[in-house]
Amino acid sequence: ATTKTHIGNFEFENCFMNAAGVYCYDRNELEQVINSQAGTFVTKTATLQSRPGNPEPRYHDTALGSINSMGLPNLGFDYYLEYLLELQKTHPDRTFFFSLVGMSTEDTHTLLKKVQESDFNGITELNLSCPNVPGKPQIAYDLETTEKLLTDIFSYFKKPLGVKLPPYFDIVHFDQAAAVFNKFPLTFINCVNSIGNGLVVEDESVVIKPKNGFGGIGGEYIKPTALANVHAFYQRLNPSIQIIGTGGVLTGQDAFEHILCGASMVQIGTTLHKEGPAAFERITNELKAIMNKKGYKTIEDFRGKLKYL
Ligand SMILES: O=C(O)c1[nH]c(=O)[nH]c(=O)c1I
Repeated sequence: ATTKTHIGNFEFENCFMNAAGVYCYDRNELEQVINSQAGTFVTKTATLQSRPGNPEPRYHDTALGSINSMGLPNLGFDYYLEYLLELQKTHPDRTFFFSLVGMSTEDTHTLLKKVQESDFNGITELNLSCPNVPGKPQIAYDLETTEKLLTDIFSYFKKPLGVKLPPYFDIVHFDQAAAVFNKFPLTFINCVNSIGNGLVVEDESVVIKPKNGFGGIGGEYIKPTALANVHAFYQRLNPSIQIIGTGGVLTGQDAFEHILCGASMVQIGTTLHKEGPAAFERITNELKAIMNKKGYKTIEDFRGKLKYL
């Protein structure tokens, strides 16, 4: 069995990659993902200026997952663009993802115009779902603002673009969100970002400092929500818009389920944070074993073929 895949016009030897925010802060971390079994990587979400992020502790692992309120710490757009352009020379056969978002609508347009005018030839992931910048709502929970933003973006942005979405929890919201996304030539949507503003308590205390302990939840806690979002949009979107599945992937079986629900690429966050880049080889081998046992040669043999009762 092969776990290769494609997103847009790009082929990837493996359908696994990191989730933005994990193992992607700087060249050192990104190089470790490049040198792992991952098919590609996505950068930490970049903003126009570098940001220190929220006070620590701002990330905490639990037995079942993780909670974070990083606050968008990143080295700034230029740092990641420079590295991505360097990789286009040293790894011309590979395609990478650039995650970004502005701290304002104006900044978002400034960033995307810089990408459009640059020599970057990979895929851009616009983060519409950061839950941890105090005072800033998750953009994709405001569908009117999201539609206006995408309308303006596609008037000038002609390179491959996808959006990182928060989880939705209401069937009507799936309907309304899909109706918006279907209006645009999106290469993909990525479901899901962390479940925003959860609260983990240990003994008598919160476990992270920012926002009195409130933070995005990842890991085993969120797989049912992640699979539901992947499948809800798979059922509703134009087939030209592919789906990246993120959330709750610990094993090859979890990845199999994301693909069964419709995902064409699977991102790994909390598990990668806990286990390191070796997780890609383990999970890839586990998925291949499942595919071999079931007689599936490629992921297209079962992608989206979730059975109903
Ligand atoms: O706090 C963060 O930096 C963060 N944390 C998340 O869990 N998702 C996001 O999109 C972001 I931008």
